[in-house]
Amino acid sequence: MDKKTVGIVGARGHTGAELIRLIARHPALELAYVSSRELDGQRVDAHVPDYAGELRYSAPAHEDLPALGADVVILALPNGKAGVCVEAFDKAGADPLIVDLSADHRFDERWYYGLPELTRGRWRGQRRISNPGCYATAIQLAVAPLKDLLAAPPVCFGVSGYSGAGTTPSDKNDPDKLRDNLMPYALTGHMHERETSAHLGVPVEFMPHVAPHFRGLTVTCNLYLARAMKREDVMARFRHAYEGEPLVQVLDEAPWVSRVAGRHHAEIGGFAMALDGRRVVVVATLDNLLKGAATQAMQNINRALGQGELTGIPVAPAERP
Ligand SMILES: NC(=O)C1=CN([C@@H]2O[C@H](COP(=O)(O)OP(=O)(O)OC[C@H]3O[C@@H](n4cnc5c(N)ncnc54)[C@H](OP(=O)(O)O)[C@@H]3O)[C@@H](O)[C@H]2O)C=CC1
Ligand SMILES: CC(=O)N[C@@H](CCC(=O)OP(=O)(O)O)C(=O)O
Repeated sequence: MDKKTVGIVGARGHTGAELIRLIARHPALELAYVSSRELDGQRVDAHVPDYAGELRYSAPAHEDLPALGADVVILALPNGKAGVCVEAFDKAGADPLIVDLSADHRFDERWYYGLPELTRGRWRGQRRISNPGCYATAIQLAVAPLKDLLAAPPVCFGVSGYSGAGTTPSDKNDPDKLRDNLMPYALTGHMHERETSAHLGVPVEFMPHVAPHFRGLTVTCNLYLARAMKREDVMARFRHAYEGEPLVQVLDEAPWVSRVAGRHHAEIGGFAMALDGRRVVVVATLDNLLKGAATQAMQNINRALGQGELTGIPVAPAERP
């Protein structure tokens, strides 16, 4: 079988490197090009040892991307930079499968918003796929099974490793400023608050923080319920919602970031009930670079190419009940 070719635009970044690793082990995909202005001309295997091959980074201008002819184009650029690339394909009359990891198309109804465990039923063959934000993935997975029972907006406290802030230098990825620290930011109006609210269809409140570890995030979601619930009934909803979903594990205890970092699935647990049964705290963790970005993109690509959704994704068996 001929492999489909993939171009990654923005391949120097943290998510780009994870995508290179995933594609290197994928049985039906191969890299056509990986772009980076900073690494232009350098061998990919010098930066991503899991990749074995001759490919070098290149730095095509956005208007030259269509001529490179990849079947699948992954945009792993900072927010605000995807639009010109998409325009270049439109202008050239090229229609590759495009997956945008940035936030630029998450509110564009012409694009499919790909959080497979919650939205795969809405995929109508779109060849433009918007990949959800990392925190937005965790929050939606934590809230969706109780959405119809909410008495108030969920209040979600988030902590992410600093790889979530990308490679452009800022306080949020400065190891000196993060040392022994927990840094709050965007405490109202974070883009993932809007994204989560729009896609869940209920208002969500979100307060993010960044911590000194590199990868993995956790969101602790406080949910007020319209009627008293028993813990076992809350858990039954989650188990039912994610039954048969290898990339979402429902646990009894609250999950830890250290156990999910470097792995491809999300974990949801805790389910701490208030005494009156009308408030529950749900904790969701995932690796922001994997289920929060690259792994989710691979699920979306596999599905759009007619492959099994988990092809090329090493799914670890559940470790704890
Ligand atoms: N990090 C995360 O946890 C997550 C990130 N995302 C989203 O995925 C996208 C990529 O994130 P991440 O990998 O962390 O980002 P990085 O900052 O690590 O990488 C950005 C990439 O884009 C290139 N780039 C930077 N500035 C520009 C520019 N002005 N024009 C063209 N290319 C540029 C860089 O390469 P070079 O400068 O060499 O050209 C690099 O390859 C972002 O939109 C981010 O919001 C989504 C979910 C999770
Ligand atoms: C720690 C940190 O800074 N995290 C990023 C979220 C990363 C992500 O998912 O990014 P996009 O939604 O931009 O794609 C942030 O809060 O903006």
